[in-house]
Amino acid sequence: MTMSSIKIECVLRENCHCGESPVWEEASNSLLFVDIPAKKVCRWDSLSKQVQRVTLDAPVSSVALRQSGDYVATVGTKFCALNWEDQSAVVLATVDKEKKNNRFNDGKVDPAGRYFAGTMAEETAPAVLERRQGSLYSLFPDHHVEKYFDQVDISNGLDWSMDHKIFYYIDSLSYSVDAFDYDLQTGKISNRRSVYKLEKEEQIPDGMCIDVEGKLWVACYNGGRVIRLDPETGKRLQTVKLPVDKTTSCCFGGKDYSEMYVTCARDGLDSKGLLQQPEAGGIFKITGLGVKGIPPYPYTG
Ligand SMILES: O=C(O)[C@H](O)[C@@H](O)[C@H](O)[C@H](O)CO
Ligand SMILES: [Zn+2]
Repeated sequence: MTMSSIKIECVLRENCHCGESPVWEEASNSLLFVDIPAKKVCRWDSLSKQVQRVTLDAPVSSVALRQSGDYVATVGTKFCALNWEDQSAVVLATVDKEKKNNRFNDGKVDPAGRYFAGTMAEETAPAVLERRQGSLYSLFPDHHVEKYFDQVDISNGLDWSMDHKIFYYIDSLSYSVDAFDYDLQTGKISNRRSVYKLEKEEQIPDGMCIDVEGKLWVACYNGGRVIRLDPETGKRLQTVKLPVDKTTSCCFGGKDYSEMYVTCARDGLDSKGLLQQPEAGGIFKITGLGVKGIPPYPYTG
């Protein structure tokens, strides 16, 4: 008989305004993540517990590994290459040029090395924004950009099925986790459908990752939890609550990708909330889930 003994620990009190886009970098035993409004990319070394930070000149909403070394990131409305050593960002492509109030939000690399990321109007308060201003894009390895669809409210979590035939996607204000058929060869998506509708107490779906069993883990903003979903049956399999309300995203990492890392936000909490949740904006590690994740795919351009 196996006993589940889930442990949740704040491993870094970073006080992120809005922590997002956790990515495990196996080569450095580190967790990368961003603080969007602080315009920061952080790299936390899980062995030394030290953090390195790079500050950019616009909100940075996602970061990803790059096959040739270093990283790529979405900064403002630009896909950028990030040089960690000299802290510079080189623009690879710009989107939404006519939408001055837009910025990128969540992004992730597909199994073929394309960098997917969507946009949204800038928020005046968490989840308060001009609606339907966002679009979903991907940056191909040759640096050209393809647009998939527009009319997005808050482009958020994304991942691909283990067989690479399905693309999962969250537009937060739809309160739905959606699936598309995915053509890995061309990067094209089709046949959108909902695989899970959030329940009221689960609040707003935000970042997402898949585990080796093909189940989806969704961070619930304002819900203080991550939920595990079976996209085939549409059922929730598990709820893991955290001691902070504004959980934003999750990824697997650590030894054999057996640990889960969760980001969260401080922004949107009042002074009482901040007193009750002193670890808000920190990085959480969940162990004992009994399921592993998969390594992040690097951008191949
Ligand atoms: O983290 C993100 O994805 C957005 O940039 C955030 O602003 C929140 O998610 C949003 O406010 C709630 O949906
Ligand atoms: Zn998000």
